[in-house]
Amino acid sequence: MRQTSDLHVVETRPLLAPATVLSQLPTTPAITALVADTRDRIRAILKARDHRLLVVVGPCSIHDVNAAYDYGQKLQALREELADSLEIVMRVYFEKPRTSVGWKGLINDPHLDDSYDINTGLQLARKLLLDLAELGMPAATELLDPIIPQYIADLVAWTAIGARTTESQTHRQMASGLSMPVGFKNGTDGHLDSAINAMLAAKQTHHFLGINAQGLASIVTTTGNPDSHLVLRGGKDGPNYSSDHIEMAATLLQHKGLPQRIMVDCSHANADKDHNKQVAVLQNIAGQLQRGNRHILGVMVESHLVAGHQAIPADLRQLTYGQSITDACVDFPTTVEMLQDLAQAVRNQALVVR
Ligand SMILES: O=C[C@H](O)[C@H](O)COP(=O)(O)O
Ligand SMILES: C=C(OP(=O)(O)O)C(=O)O
Repeated sequence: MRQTSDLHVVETRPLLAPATVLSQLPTTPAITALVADTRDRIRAILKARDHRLLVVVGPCSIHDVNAAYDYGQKLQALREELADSLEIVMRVYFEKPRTSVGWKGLINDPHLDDSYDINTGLQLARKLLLDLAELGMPAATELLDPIIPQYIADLVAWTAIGARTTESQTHRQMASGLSMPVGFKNGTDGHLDSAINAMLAAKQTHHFLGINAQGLASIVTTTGNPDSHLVLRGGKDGPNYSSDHIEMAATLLQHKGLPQRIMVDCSHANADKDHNKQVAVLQNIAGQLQRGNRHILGVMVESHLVAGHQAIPADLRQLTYGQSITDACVDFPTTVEMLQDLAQAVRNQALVVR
């Protein structure tokens, strides 16, 4: 008999059950309160009941949990300093969607050596989220593999569905069951329809396949997630953060009966993948806020301890500490200046719209 299945499967290895990882690395009442309260504050910003701006800022991806923790400590000080104007949440991205191929993030390959020790990746990710939360630093992430929320989502305050997966039914279904606000990026082609359709789909109840806390394949039924919004990240034809782009996006949202509240990603195609251009994008957004724009709910910035990015070296000892191994980032001193200026713009906006 000819073989017709598993022709391209080399091996399947057991995955730890979510309940096992959660019991190894339990949350605490203080951490749960931080996550729940931050989600509430983000919802208030989404609904424009809080005049402040949501800021999702941090490394493009986490590859070194020590450097991420160092970054988190610095960011926590800035979060406290600017809390009157900004709700700062750290980008803690463990999963990377690739344009073609490349390292797919800490959960997939935590040792950066093609050993794909995913069980350790899940534990490291959860441990970092707990450590950051203990500092008082809430986390934002992108969710890519629909099984992974079971392991970390209880510690996440805000989630992105990325440009490459916003059109995917699987990700819209997953978003419909997530407990936190979700930002849908526009597609890499720059079109907004996939993100707007995703918001409409994620609001609805869905029935789909997933795993339960014991790791058993399950049929999941969701209520729908009422807290989603659009994230403008530019596209193949260039940036989409200008006031005209934002006005156009707000009109499209209004036609679909969706809240006209939008986040601007200062990186990716809005910065032509040049980390330095994020500064100009943020200045432009600050200008729009000071002119009274009420559609902008938040911004995203890719930032790390050290500017730029590096390729993964064959000898991992050659890695530069605190520098991205995926997209290039602005360094921390630049981040401080950028966010202090932004906070001032939010204060000025409050005077204009009062
Ligand atoms: O933010 C990360 C990247 O832009 C995204 O994962 C795509 O990366 P790639 O084009 O280098 O694969
Ligand atoms: C992959 C990302 O962005 P996008 O989906 O916009 O490319 C990201 O923010 O890491």
